[in-house]
Amino acid sequence: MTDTGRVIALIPARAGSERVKQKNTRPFAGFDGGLLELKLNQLARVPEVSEIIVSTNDPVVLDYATQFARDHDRRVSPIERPDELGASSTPISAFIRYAATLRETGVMMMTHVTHPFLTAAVFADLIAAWRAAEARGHDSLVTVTTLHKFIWDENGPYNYDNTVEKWPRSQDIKPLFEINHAAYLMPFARMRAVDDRIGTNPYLHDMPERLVMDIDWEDQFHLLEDIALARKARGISLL
Ligand SMILES: CC(=O)N[C@H]1[C@H]([C@H](O)[C@H](O)CO)O[C@](O)(C(=O)O)C[C@@H]1O
Repeated sequence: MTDTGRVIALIPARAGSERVKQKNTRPFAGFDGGLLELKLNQLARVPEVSEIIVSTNDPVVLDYATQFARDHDRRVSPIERPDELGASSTPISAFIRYAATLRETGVMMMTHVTHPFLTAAVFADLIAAWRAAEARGHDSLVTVTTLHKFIWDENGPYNYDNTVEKWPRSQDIKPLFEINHAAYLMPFARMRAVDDRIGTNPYLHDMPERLVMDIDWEDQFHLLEDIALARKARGISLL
């Protein structure tokens, strides 16, 4: 029988990020271990998670995760990743194929250190949303940002018809869903069956911008650090 009861968090943190140097472990908003320390502390406060895998080919990340497992939370499992699966040239699909083999059973919850505002309570909500979605027959959950925006392509308006109404109210525009990479939940067995981190009947879980803001570029690192510090100064926990 396939066991989908256990939720296993998976943090991919490859070496050598190009756009944001030392992205995973550079000090961030008072966390000396950086975004990785923040993410591990958030997940450490989620009792619904049975294991927290850190997949990396970066010795600094490996050391940090090993030390965190020893000193703070035994659920953390650092797993060394072959270098060829952690290069900037590695296709994401090759990494996903490998990730699907990391555990035989259970539900993978992939999340990235680059989303600093996913607190323990947010992860608990995500897991509850997955359980409800699974009960309705969905095979995966992917987090999205719902866009009610005026999107154009080279032919003009993409998601509204300006021959009907030049400027519809934004709430009346057909929504588009941006995959925001905050989290993917899917049983490992199902990942292997479809060779992806999204299944054939995914539940699109909408999340507000304030939770899913992420760091892709150097200026975003500083912007989100400013926001994190401002929240801390107001007594709002990042955990
Ligand atoms: C949005 C997305 O898919 N991110 C993926 C990134 C990017 O592929 C990589 O940073 C190049 O931009 O790589 C990982 O972090 C990694 O291999 O550890 C897995 C992660 O799921």
